[in-house]
This record gives sequence, structure tokens and C-alpha cells, in this order.
Amino acid sequence: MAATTHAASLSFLLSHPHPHPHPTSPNPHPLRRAPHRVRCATDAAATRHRRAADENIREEAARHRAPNHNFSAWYAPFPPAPNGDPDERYSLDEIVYRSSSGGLLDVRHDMDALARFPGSYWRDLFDSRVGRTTWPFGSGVWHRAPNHNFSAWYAPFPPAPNGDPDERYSLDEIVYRSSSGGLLDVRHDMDALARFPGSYWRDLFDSRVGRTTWPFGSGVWSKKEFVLPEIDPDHIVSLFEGNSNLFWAERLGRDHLAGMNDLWVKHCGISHTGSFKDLGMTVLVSQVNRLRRAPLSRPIAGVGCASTGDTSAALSAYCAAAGIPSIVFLPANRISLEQLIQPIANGATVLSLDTDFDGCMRLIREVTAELPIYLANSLNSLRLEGQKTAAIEILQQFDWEVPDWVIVPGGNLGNIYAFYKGFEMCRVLGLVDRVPRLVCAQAANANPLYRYYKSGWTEFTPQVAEPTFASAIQIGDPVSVDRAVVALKATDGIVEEATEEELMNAMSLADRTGMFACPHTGVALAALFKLRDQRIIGPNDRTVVVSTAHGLKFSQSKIDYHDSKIEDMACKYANPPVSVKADFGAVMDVLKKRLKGKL
Ligand SMILES: N[C@@H](CCOP(=O)(O)O)C(=O)O
Repeated sequence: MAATTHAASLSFLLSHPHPHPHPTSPNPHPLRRAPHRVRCATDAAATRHRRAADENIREEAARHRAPNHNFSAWYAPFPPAPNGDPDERYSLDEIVYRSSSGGLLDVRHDMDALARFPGSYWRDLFDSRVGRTTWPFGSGVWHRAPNHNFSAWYAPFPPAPNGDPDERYSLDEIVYRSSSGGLLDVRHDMDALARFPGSYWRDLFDSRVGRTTWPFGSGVWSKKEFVLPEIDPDHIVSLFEGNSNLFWAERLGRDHLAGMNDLWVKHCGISHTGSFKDLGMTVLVSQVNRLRRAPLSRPIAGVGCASTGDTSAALSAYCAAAGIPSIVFLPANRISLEQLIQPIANGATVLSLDTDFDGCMRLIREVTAELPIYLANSLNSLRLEGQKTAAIEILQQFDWEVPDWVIVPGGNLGNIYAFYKGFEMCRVLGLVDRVPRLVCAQAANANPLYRYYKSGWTEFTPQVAEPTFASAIQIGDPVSVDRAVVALKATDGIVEEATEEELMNAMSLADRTGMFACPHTGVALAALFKLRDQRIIGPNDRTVVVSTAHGLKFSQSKIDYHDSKIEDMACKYANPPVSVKADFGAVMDVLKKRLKGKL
């Protein structure tokens, strides 16, 4: 029986197939979708911040993991058969799923060997490894900083040349713009923080990773002194965000990026609501919670945002957790179904508006100026305080070694500045001695920053962003463009763009190496491919690609791709399912064809 692969082969797996909002398949209804391991650089400059060049993560980890131990494990019948052979066991290197009597197997460990070490040894060993990519030197024991008087406030960004140098606002004020109408930034009392050496902060942050001591188990609040130093822990609304996986993209780098051996993906999307927005939203909603509670008792009726899908999901979840009303403005038919259902499920007031994101943003700004609704977009600089912790976390996961490059997808452009801010704060306070070069990656269909960069930073022109599979960054008039420029200039940064085909191919290729990337991560990966081709990023450069959202939020774009249903796109990594009769012979025919030469 011949197997068939047909155009609608993915659709039949779905009980409710829905078209994608991409222009090739418009959707009429809002609910119908619209470390480490490391081969290091050879030159001295590049190796300065790294471990020895001949070390590999696995070799190093093996050496450091535990003393010479002879720990072992094997398969044994489960439960032991009463009359069976008590010595029946199989090596884990055997391919065996059942015991000789046909029963289950269980993996057994040599408990005597393990028990040679006391429980405290194992506790300390496991604690010392949490969240690290290399063997951790010095696990700390402190969880609380001493009484400190750390503080933070809003100040104009950038400081206006002829403005009042003392203009500042308490974080307890509701203010989003400076007196000149410009952006604000959260400033910290760096002198107070600098009273402690970098090693103190490194040890303090390391000691909190993965713990349940409130609120330090959160990747954001484990850096509380650098985020919102004065907030009472009881006011914090945290879903234990952060501490996300830093994934060694070994195969993608080695096989598809000309032997790149130090490529990492920071999976910020493996988070409570499936995107990096959780990092900023915990900070913003915590501050709102503080403002609404006594003694401040501010009359804030709710928190609102415009969104391309991820900000709204995070806002509605954190507000729901705190019992605060949330209001989200969404561009109709332009966000994924998974993103749309998140605020609906969390009980937000969801307005589906017949405009694009930039139109929603204009409206929410007008509405929040009129009603006691607190603005949650990253125009509000509080958000960036949380988002910057992803940068600090990357340094921490590399044992405070600084990567050479960090590539961040860019839409509203708050995040690229947040990364810069996190890295720069660590540099200034002596946790590290330099910052990485930043790359901002934009979809070619929504690339105002790229055009600005290409003009030599002479001319910024907002645009009407075209539809893109990277729908969360379909933004033509980014709020944080000035912040992005500061970040890129300060880090000798680069802006790159990716066409629809480039981003979908990059995403799909990454998936082939074990990821399940979102299209925005595809944009960042496509930028990496270009910078490698141009040899701007070298094969040994330690490079981190920031993955901003979970791929499962964008399943329709993947379905369209693997169905080869996208107009004018070759979909060269499409892998449609094979429709085959439920018959042994038919199945064998397919497998023999597929595994030809490998059987
Ligand atoms: N991609 C964002 C757009 C809004 O940006 P923000 O920086 O203001 O949150 C989204 O997911 O909504």
C-alpha cells in the first residue's frame, strides 16, 4: 500500500483547523485565528573571559561533578517476580523494555555507592548546580542582603541637555513621561549598591537560585536589590518567573552554522505565560499592588495594555493572580489563537480592535490619560527593570563570564534596552568587566529600526508594519526606539533583518535540532545566519540568541509551513505527516522507504 502525503495532511489532525492571520490566508473572525560546552576562540583576546580552550563542557562537568565514585544503574524487573531470578538485570546500554517474564522494568541505582556520601553532601552538590551551565564555584549561603537603604526612582531618558538635572519622580507616582514629554527610566542609587563589591552581588544572587524563600526563588526577585529595592516582599506578585533554560544549541551551531561551537539559546519563552513578558510584568503588577494597598491606597481601577499577544497574556495572568482587573487592547485577527485565549481565560476585559498594534497603542495611551487605568506597556519603564534580569541571568548561567554576542528580536524595542541595562549594571557594579555586543533582529516586514540603522542613525521614519509570521513584533512605530539606539550605540551593536522565508526556515531548522522555536526566535536565528555568513560572528564566538516566546503559541504558522501552504515560500524544511493505512505491511513499506540505507 503506497503511503500518501497530501496538502491538507496536517489539517486532518486538527479538530478545529484555523487559518493564519498572514495575508496569504486571511482570517475573518477574531477567535478563528487570524554551558556550556565550549571550544573556545584561539586568539588571546577572545579567550580572556573563558575557560581553557581545550575544555569541553561535558569533559569539564564529568571532572567536576563528584569525586571518583563508581556510581551505577541498571534495569531490573518491576516489581521483582516472587519466583524469578533475583539477579535478573540488564545494562542500560541494552535495548530492552520488558523483563524475562514480560513484566515492567525499573531503573535501579547502586544505593550502597551513593550512600557512601551523607545526605548533606548531596544537598550541597545539587544546590550548587542549580541554574548553572558550568561547574559552580562557591555556592553562597546568604539569602538576604543586610539593611541597605537601596533606592530607585524615575528620571528622564535620556537626560534632556537643557532640562532640570534634578528632575525625578518617586516610583509611587503614576507618571510615564518626563516634563518634556520624553521617556522615563528607572534609576538606582548606584553609590549605595557599589558599597558592596561585585563578588558580593554574584554570591548573593547565586545563593538564591531555585529556592523557595519568598520572593527570591523568582529569577527576577532573586535580583530584588537591582530591580525594586524598596518594595515590601508581601506586595510582590510573582509566579516564580525567570530562571529560564540556557540551551546549548550544539547541533544547530555545529551542523548548520559552519562549526559554531559556542551557541546558546536563552529560552525566555519557557515561562508562566509562555513569553519573556512575565519578567517585566511581575515588577509592574507588584508595584500596582503596592500602590493599591494601604497606606498608599491609590484609586487604580485596573491595569491596561495594547498588545500583539504576549504582553496581554502576561498582564492578565499576573493581574488575575493578584485580583486586579486587567484590560487589554488587541489588534483583531493579528494575534495567534493561543495568545488570544490567554487573557480571555484569565478574566481580562479583552477589546478586539479593528486596527494594528500601533493603533491599539495610541488608544490605550489616550484611555489611560483619561481613566484611572495604569499603563502596562513598556513605555512604562518599570517593566524593563524585570526584563533586564534575563541579561543578569545569562551572566550568572555562564558563571559570570560575558558572552561575545546577544541577539534579541525587536518590535516595540524595550527589550533590547532592558538587556543592555542588565549587562551594563553588572559591569558598572563590578560583577563582570565588559558587556557583550548586542544585535537587534527585526522582521523585514516591520523594520523601522533596521532602516534607521542603515541610514547611519540619521533618519527615523515610523512605518505601517506589514503582516509577518513574527506577529508579536509587527510594530511600525516602536515606543522605545530611543532606548534601543542607546543600547546599540553603547555596545557597538548591529541591526539585522529577516524576510518571511528566512525567519520561517531558520525557525524550522532550529526545530529540526530539538527546539520548538517561535517565529520571533526565527528572526533572531536568521540574523545569526547572516552575520555568520558575513563572518561578523566567528565560529568560536560565544553567542546567545534570545528566544522570546514559546513555539506552542504559534502552532498555526508551523502547521502552514509543514503543510507547504504558504504562498511564494518553498518551505524547504517542511515535514508533513505520512497518511498510512493501519496495517503492518503498509507501515513497514513506509518505514523501509524512510530509513533506506539505515536498516
Ligand atoms: N510584542 C508586544 C508588543 C507590546 O510591547 P510592550 O513592550 O509594550 O509590551 C506584545 O506582546 O504585546
